[in-house]
Amino acid sequence: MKKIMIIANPSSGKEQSEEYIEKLKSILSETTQEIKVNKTKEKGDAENYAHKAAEEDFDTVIAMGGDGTMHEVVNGLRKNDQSTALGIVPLGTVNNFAKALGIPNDPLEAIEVFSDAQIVPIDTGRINDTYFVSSVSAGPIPETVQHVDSEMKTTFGPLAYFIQGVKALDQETVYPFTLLFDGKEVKEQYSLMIIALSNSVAGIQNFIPEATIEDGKLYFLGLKETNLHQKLVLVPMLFQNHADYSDQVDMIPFSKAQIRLDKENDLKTTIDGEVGLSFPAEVEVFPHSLNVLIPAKSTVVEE
Ligand SMILES: Nc1ncnc2c1ncn2[C@@H]1O[C@H](COP(=O)(O)OP(=O)(O)OP(=O)(O)O)[C@@H](O)[C@H]1O
Repeated sequence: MKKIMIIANPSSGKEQSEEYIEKLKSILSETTQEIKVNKTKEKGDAENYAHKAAEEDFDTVIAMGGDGTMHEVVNGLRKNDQSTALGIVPLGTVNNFAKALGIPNDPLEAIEVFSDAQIVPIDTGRINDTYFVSSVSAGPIPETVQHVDSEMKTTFGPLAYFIQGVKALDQETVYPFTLLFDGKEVKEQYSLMIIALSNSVAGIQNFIPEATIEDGKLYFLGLKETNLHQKLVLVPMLFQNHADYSDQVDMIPFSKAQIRLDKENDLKTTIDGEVGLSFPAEVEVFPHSLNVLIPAKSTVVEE
């Protein structure tokens, strides 16, 4: 490793990035000629720094932050056609992307990975012009969860999302969609849709057991019209890895899709946990399009 840029979000998770940056620098200094540290101040900074790193031929970018920071860094890297590798130190609340890659959730353990890491190519997804590394979702549950603020996250951790998500369970709104999966049309009313790259969704591992982040596929999961009682049975089932998808759930692997909402509505997507665009949308997978550093001898496929 010759030139490394560290992009750190000081506001992520429990706000301990200073300590971790020093630790990371001391591990990297033995093998690296140039280490540049950039701390983000606001939305968009992480994407801009990553874009610059790719342009300026940095070999590796190490992103320190939560899923929002990872999302921005990947967008910065993917918008430039360079092969800059990505290393991850999870500092966020959920850290779904890190989990999908088998990176330790403890930042100090994640930093140790860089003394003996391997580079593997993983898939990325794109919805219209935005790349994603975990998932895209839409419906009352993701919309409600978008309102979790950073104070709630610092106080409750991942539970903050659960508390907020439960509030939306009794909403019976469904949205009529027309979807084209690799040329095959589906017309259906869904109350929740999730498009995932790996088996880990919203920090829950094994959500889609057969999915891996390097299999060249995206996975669509749509929850049809359900009342509160049905949701109380179904949602925990989904969250507890029971892949016994009932009549109320569609599960469709695909490479390319077009999604149209057949109703005037400003339903917004959630992309990697951040508020995203509304419909219509084109979604596509880019197999093996991003090099990531993961622990040596580990695989990105979790059991
Ligand atoms: N210095 C900063 N102070 C406050 N907010 C910042 C700063 N730098 C970046 N941000 C904001 O932080 C957002 C990303 O936060 P991130 O997702 O990494 O952490 P988190 O919210 O703690 O974790 P999670 O997404 O897992 O809940 C960015 O979209 C940006 O708006």
